[in-house]
Amino acid sequence: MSFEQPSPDANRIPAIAAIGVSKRYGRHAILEDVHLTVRSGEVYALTGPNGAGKTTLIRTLTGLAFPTGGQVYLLGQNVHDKGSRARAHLGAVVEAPAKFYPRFTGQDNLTHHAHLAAMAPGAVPVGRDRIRDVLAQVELTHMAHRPVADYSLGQRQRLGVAAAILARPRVLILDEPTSGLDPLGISLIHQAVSDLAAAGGAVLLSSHHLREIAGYAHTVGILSSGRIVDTVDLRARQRAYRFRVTDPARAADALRDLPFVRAASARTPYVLADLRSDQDVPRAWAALTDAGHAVYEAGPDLFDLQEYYRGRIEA
Ligand SMILES: Nc1ncnc2c1ncn2[C@@H]1O[C@H](COP(=O)(O)OP(=O)(O)OP(=O)(O)O)[C@@H](O)[C@H]1O
Repeated sequence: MSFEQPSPDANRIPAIAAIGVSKRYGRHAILEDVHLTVRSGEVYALTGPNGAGKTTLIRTLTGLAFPTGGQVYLLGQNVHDKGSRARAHLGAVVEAPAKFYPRFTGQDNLTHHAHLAAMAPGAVPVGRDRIRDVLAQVELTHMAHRPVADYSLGQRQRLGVAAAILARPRVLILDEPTSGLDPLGISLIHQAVSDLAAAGGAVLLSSHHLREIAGYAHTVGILSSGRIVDTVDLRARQRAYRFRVTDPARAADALRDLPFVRAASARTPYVLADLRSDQDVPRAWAALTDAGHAVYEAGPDLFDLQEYYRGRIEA
């Protein structure tokens, strides 16, 4: 598969694509055959135990580290062969907290970032209004004219995210952007990330905060010992309904081909169905009854990412 060819439909090119990425330090394998894709408008959360390789993967995705094998493409450009073109639309915080000039104010640091961003090929200029807006978005307006040396660690972290989103990047990559932040800081970062994705940006971030991830990420990649052991489509999980029946496997067969059922599977004693909307629940129930199944219970299949993660990591 080549991402270098111009595509008739640019939106079909993944914003981030890792293809068979591996990384070794000496004889020690840190990443093994990692494949992942993040599309425009998607928030992809990378999680996994300490030492799983998340930071190494993020450094490789942003071009800061070179893979031993495989390739990484940002918007179709190989980040290790065509670094400046690939990173032209990238905003990132990889080393936390991001580096700033401590004696400059937060606003002056962002102005400096805006000048740097303006040098990228195809850059859209960042005006003063935008700087004011991002400072407000991370609730640092009151600190805008104070030197960064006066900022707390959490405030510096928020300024780092403000700098990363300043030029409205089409791709945003953040390594643990919420670690060490207070609850307000965490929700500000989540809102900023969600807004960028809603405007069509692609976001990949790493986090250990599973409960929060479950609230706003679309996809969760679980990295364990350098491998993506699972990719969870949270939207599909949260759309799932379950019906308690006596023969879940046969009930899944009865549902699978119906036009309003995206997917169906058995998890004894339930048949799970990914339905297009709530209104399809009675239709699915009727279809099961028509196929001879007695339905004893029906309702949303509440997905517990924390529980699921524990199962995948301990499996
Ligand atoms: N420069 C390096 N040289 C040798 N080994 C390294 C290097 N950088 C990272 N490692 C090793 O790679 C493994 C993965 O580290 P990494 O920091 O990517 O994990 P992580 O998933 O981000 O962990 P955490 O959740 O604790 O931040 C660890 O065993 C680490 O010791």
